[in-house]
Amino acid sequence: MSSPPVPQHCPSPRELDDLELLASGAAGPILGFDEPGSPITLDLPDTLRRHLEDGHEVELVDPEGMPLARVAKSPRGLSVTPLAHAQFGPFRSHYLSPDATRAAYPGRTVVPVSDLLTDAQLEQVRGLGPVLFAVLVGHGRPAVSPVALLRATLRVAEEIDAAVVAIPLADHGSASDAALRDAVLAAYAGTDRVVELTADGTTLPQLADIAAQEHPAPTEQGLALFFTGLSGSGKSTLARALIDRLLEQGTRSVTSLDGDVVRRNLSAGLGFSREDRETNIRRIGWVAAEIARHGGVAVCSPIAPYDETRQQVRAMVEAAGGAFFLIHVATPVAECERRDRKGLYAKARRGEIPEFTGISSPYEEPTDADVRVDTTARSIEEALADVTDALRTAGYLDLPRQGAPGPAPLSRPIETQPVEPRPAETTLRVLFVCTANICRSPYMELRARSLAGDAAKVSFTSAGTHGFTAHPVDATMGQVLRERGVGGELIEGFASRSVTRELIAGADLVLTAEASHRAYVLEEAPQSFRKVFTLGQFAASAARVDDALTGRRLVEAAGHRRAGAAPEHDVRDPYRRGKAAAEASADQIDRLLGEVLPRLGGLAGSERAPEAHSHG
Ligand SMILES: Nc1ncnc2c1ncn2[C@@H]1O[C@H](COP(=O)(O)OS(=O)(=O)O)[C@@H](OP(=O)(O)O)[C@H]1O
Ligand SMILES: Nc1ncnc2c1ncn2[C@@H]1O[C@H](COP(=O)(O)OP(=O)(O)O)[C@@H](O)[C@H]1O
Repeated sequence: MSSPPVPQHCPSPRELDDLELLASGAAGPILGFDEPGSPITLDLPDTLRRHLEDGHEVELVDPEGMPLARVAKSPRGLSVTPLAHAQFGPFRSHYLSPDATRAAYPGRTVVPVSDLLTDAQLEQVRGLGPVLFAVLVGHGRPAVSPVALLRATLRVAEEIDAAVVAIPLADHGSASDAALRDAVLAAYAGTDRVVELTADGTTLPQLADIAAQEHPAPTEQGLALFFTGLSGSGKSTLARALIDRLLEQGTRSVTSLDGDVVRRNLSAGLGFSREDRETNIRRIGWVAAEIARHGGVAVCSPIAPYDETRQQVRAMVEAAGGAFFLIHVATPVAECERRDRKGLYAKARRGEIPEFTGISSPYEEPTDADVRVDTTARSIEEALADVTDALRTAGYLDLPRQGAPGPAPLSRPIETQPVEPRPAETTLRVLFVCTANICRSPYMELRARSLAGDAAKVSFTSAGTHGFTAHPVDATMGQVLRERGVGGELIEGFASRSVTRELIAGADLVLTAEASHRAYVLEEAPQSFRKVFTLGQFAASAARVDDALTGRRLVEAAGHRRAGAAPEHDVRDPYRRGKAAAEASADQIDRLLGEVLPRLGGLAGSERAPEAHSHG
């Protein structure tokens, strides 16, 4: 009869360090977990505890599932039978057992190290003769990351011909830690002496680069900007606006982890039970932590209704060396319900959505938010300013307030951002973008083409963020186009398509129906931010700059003096909302084209001739 499989357990990082210490015989008299008076303990789920009490074994595995040891109940606590040694991790070859260390480096003075060495300490060490640095890299002990501490100590050791051993002695926050430290060092030193570093001084100049990497300035540290709040509170709107600012500034790499977007891919298939929501948020936290580890900015905007899960995300990001900045979008449920953008509150009230946050599922208000924003009766700009002000005060990001003058003065709009002069005869290529490329953006394209006529040195095309391939113009919109004099051959010749990076790259100006389309385009092609506007935003931006500027110079100047992408600039989606809605959108587009086309179409004449580029 085969015995039942041994249950497995993955210990915490601290416990893994303890296990390595025990397995190498480094803990002196302590041989297993949970011995009386020892700080080395093992936290196990109740089921596994009972399993051990019943006389069975439990297998301890590393985070990748590799079996490391078996534990069993013993008279002193839990005995440990090692199965394998950890084989990976930076500077692995320096992790030696006490026996191996004594054999390799006999007769050296053992000097424990747990922080970057200073000038005075180096002087002290130089007076000790041959030295073995015992680098204490266990969880919670070194002042810098274990890998940085080892890199730094090895660098100094090379200078003075010292040896280096890495010891995973963790800090347990226990009164008995000091005795454990003494026992471990005695095991490594054997009959050799142990000398503690006593001098302080300043970190050695040759370690400055490592110190700088370990303590990045707040403006370079990885950052998770985490928006939490009810559905419809304004999380996505504010997150998108903030991302725009970050992209416009261009100093940080930015990743959006929007609640809805995450649920369509990373968390596809999850529902809204407490468990699924927690899984969803922990996934977001995991990704945000990785982004922060590499110095990026992750902008997260899920509901995240549970305090405990938010704390877990905070811990993950901080463990990766990032900063966690919590923004509570505290718009009250009554206002969210009044907005009811997606009709979800109405459904929840009718009982069609069980467990709807704020109605039939809890939202735990954060008590640890870095900033709290109620968007009721406020503009997006105002609400966003609360966030950017708080970020500036906290020292993480210094984003300009909207409306601050652009970087280039009006009279010399391109001096600080030289652009390649193009031959006067090239056509200015305008790409219109909406969602499906069957309603608003085809209207813009076809109407603009018919208004501008063949002679114009502007070309117009369109595409959709979620475009169907090769669909005709929506029937209602097609009818409106015809009634406004657009030729049938233009309408019939139209075929929808999706927006691609190539299409964006090939355009001189991208004009979108709504701010969300603009955000989408910028996510695809962040470097194109100076040429992507909502149609309304471009009209407003063009109105801000010198009206002598036309064509490309207008686009450049508008890129530096952009007006905010205000919601009133958006051309709403009339799709399937009837003729009147289509006409209202068409009116709005006509009005905006009426402002924009003459300025763009001005390219057709000879006015580029006197254009004197001031760069170079
Ligand atoms: N039962 C229920 N409760 C709350 N929200 C619901 C629910 N069912 C669907 N939705 C839609 O899903 C969006 C919230 O997803 P999140 O991933 O942000 O939620 S959570 O953080 O996992 O709780 C949320 O989008 P936002 O409005 O952008 O917040 C809703 O559109
Ligand atoms: N000051 C404001 N800040 C953010 N959104 C606002 C503001 N005023 C009105 N709104 C509107 O509220 C809605 C918020 O929706 P959304 O950003 O999708 O919320 P969430 O992502 O929290 O579900 C949008 O329609 C937005 O235009």
